[in-house]
Amino acid sequence: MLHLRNLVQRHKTRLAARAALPVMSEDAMTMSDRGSPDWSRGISYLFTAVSSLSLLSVAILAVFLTDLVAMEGNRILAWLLGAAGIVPVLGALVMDMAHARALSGYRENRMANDRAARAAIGVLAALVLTMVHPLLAIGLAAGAVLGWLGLRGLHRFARKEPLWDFRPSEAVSILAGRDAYGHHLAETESDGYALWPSFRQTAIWTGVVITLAVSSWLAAKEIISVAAIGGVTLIALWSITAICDHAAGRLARQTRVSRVATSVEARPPLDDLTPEQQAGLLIRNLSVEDRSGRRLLSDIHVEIPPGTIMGVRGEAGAGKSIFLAALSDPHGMAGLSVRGFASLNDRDLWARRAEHEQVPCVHLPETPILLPASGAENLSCFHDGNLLDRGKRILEQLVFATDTVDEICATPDARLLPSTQRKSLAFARAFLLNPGLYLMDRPEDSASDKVIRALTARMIQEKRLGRSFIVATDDRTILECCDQLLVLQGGRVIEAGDAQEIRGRMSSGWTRMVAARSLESEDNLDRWIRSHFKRDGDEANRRKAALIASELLAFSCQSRSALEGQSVTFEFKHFEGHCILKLLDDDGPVTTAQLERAREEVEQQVTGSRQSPLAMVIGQSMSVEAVMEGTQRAVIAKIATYDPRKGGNQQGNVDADQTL
Ligand SMILES: Nc1ncnc2c1ncn2[C@@H]1O[C@H](COP(=O)(O)OP(=O)(O)OP(=O)(O)O)[C@@H](O)[C@H]1O
Repeated sequence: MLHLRNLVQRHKTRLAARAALPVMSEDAMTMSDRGSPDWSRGISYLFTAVSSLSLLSVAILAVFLTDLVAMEGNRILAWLLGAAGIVPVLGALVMDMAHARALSGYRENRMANDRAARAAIGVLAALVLTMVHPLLAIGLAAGAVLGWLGLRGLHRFARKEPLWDFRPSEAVSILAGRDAYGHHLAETESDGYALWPSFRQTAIWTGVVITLAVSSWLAAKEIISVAAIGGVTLIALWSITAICDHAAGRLARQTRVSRVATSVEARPPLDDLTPEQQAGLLIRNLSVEDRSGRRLLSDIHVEIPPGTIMGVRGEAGAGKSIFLAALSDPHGMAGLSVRGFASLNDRDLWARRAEHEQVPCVHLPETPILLPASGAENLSCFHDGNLLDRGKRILEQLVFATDTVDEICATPDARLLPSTQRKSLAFARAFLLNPGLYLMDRPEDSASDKVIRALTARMIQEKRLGRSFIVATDDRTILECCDQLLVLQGGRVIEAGDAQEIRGRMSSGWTRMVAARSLESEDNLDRWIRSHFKRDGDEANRRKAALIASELLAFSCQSRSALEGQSVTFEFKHFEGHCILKLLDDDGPVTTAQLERAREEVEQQVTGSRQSPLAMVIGQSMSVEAVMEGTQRAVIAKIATYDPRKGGNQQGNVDADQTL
């Protein structure tokens, strides 16, 4: 036993040793996500089999006790056999303890394997009883089926008993921050049905009663010995319990498993990748959908060379956090379907294998990931020695004081540290893990200006070593060190490219949206236009600009040269009393004849008749200009707007302003 435990311990130590940084094994790091390793199953079965058979041997003892003591009156044997019976009971206890110690830290899987092995032995016991007499296993089978049916019925028709019922008076306490325990209960998912203990009890005792009745009847008919009644009943009791508990455990596990991603579909690119694409970060067609089919991310494409800092921007709900989470842990996105491909240095970011020696990316969500352990353990991922020293040095670069580093490391529960120290600890750990890609979600939240400045300095240092960053941020200091920017809206990329260029355009008041040259982009375009009119009373401005944008898109898409895969660009800027909306696509110039025809359409407008998109744009705008900008066709619409703060008949003013 000791040998076996040592063996298991050695294996765990080996996993931990392999995790020694910078060689950090992802297999070791994600073990808790995926349960215990496969080799533990055999060990579990072995321990459980010995423990179960020890307990079942008590049933044989019961036969001897009844036969030799109760029926033949051999009183001295009562004490001897009773004492001997303690041995298997203690044996089972020792086995269970050894099992728990050998697989400590893998409780969930150990218990599941234990329940499965006991249920299998229960079924085996039923077969043995059937071989003695076919009727003997009826009670056992009836109890097991009854338990299973009860469980299925509850699963289908009953609601799991909540740990906390939503009652107004208690909700007030919880939401006012005066009932932390109530809050914990309200957040904790219940794992049981209120009626299951009673159903389980009914199933077990029905099985026992049937077994008693059948075995007594068989004894009366002298098919089995009277002494066997007790033993058979004990076996039935144990077996039904084991089978019911296994079924309940399986159902509970299924519910837990459903809390991971609904599906993750990796779609490696079919085309050959260029050496540049292989060397850097490549994201292709990354899409995320929720259960209702709503797209939270749509076909995200990103290609960045090593040593790039890419900022991600977008308004609340644009999909920035989902984007980072989908890159780092698509399997952990509860209830969502993830599709696409992401590779870094030609290595699939989503694949996790034991032979992968180093984590390819580290995700730093808004709230730092901290375990209920000391600051030092959280910093060095439970390693000590050199690694902890390195971690402390990195941390010192971020917090600038050895005292603070010592304070952070010495704290017994890192989750209780002040928020800025928690954030610094998470940054330092990320740098210690030394990945090729850092995914940071709002690093500025809860981080002091000093920490942010130190963080950006470190990011620039890491960048020179070829590490890349994707940072969802609104912080100026961080944005200034970005090489590229990605702007998201409604889960789609509306702009991507050189950060300096985008920053320059944004600071001059221009915004840009790039979308597929297809009418499917209409919703996104509408959302983008609407995001520019957020003041109260801006509704008419919003509606008009959205209508013109939609007609410009239709104009671009109706061209015969509009090909699948092409993109279209919109640019927007507010001015005093008007705004400019510009369409850019890859078509040839708009001809004078085209413009004239559209103008005639506007002049001869018949109420109710449908005008062409260009005529609609002209009809709704103050003026329309069509030019070539380099190789691109540009259609520029000047749209009259009103200032909602000035009051008056704004809609009327806007309409009156319109000229051809
Ligand atoms: N697990 C989920 N299941 C279903 N929808 C989700 C889930 N997580 C996020 N969403 C939805 O996805 C959209 C994008 O959310 P996300 O958190 O990525 O936005 P964000 O751009 O990071 O916003 P913020 O800046 O406010 O954090 C939101 O509409 C959100 O409600």
